Amino acid sequence: MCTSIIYTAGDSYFGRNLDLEISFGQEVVVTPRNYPFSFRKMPSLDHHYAITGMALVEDGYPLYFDGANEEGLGMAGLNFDGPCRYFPEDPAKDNVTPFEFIPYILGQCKNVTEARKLLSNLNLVKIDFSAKLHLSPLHWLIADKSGEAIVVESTAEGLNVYDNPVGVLTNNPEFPKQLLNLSNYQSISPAYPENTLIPEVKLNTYSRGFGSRFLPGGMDSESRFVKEVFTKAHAPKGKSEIENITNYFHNLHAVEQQKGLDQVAPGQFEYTIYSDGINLTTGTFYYSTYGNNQINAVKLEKDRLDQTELLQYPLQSEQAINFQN
Ligand SMILES: C[C@H](CCC(=O)NCCS(=O)(=O)O)[C@H]1CC[C@H]2[C@@H]3CC[C@@H]4C[C@H](O)CC[C@]4(C)[C@H]3C[C@H](O)[C@]12C
Repeated sequence: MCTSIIYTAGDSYFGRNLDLEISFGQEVVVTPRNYPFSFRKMPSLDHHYAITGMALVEDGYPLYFDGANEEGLGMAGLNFDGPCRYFPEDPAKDNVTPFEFIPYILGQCKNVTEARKLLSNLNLVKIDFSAKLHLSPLHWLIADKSGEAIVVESTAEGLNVYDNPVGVLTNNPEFPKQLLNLSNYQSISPAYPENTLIPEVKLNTYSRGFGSRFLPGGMDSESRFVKEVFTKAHAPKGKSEIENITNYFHNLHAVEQQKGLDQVAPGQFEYTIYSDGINLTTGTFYYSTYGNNQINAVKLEKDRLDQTELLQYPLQSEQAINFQN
């Protein structure tokens, strides 16, 4: 399971928690403008927007899990096992494989409006990356620095593009059902509730935080969706980038999966392997890992964006403690 968000406070910050039981060997990867992106069924892109994100580099190709381009458009792929369907090649459409989808959109679009145009004739074609690396069932959050967000889901109906007014995506069920489920929690509030149960009787209060008493807290995707929507909707907006990236990570950590709580097989547990967030205006990419709570950052080096070689930054996953004595 995973959670992806866009949080706007001055600038917009975009990224995700990646929750899984195994690590793929991902790292921070900057794809500069002249790295040639070849596609299985589409003409290659020899010159494109630079992309920064978390990726697994396989045979020299960056398989992006999530990232954003230099214009401030972000995109993240999250597990969508069940409803997800990919299709055979359709000669009337733009056939892009799911593993090429992030480079295809981020390489060419400045914002959500431009992404919608490319999505209007898109077919997510079922072609594996290699005999070893098969496609995985995903859906995507796409958002830009204005704060606008959409969700893309390829199901038996075809390609669906939904407006995302809450700026949050988790996993199953389909996005419209996640939005509908929010209505069950409309009365959740940061404020103390009014006693409408039996107004003439004074009820004794024994705790703060009663407005969120019925907020879901499970590891499942519906619970994380509701909890994250509530957390982010009431998140303060700070004045500086440091204050806001701190707020951002507190938002994501509200739905972090601690080791030991989400069993996927006997003795095997899914947990939040990393959390990342990119400032969509400055391009600075921040992340922390399960084992290293410190926030690490990779700045966008504008003078290195015209090269052809990938820039790779291995994850700093050793715990960094600031000893005071
Ligand atoms: C597993 C992850 C989602 C986390 C998640 O939701 N885990 C819950 C599992 S569960 O729902 O609880 O069972 C997703 C998110 C992004 C994905 C990569 C995207 C690029 C590339 C695409 C290719 O086509 C296949 C290989 C590839 C490297 C992908 C591997 C894997 O699929 C990644 C890491």
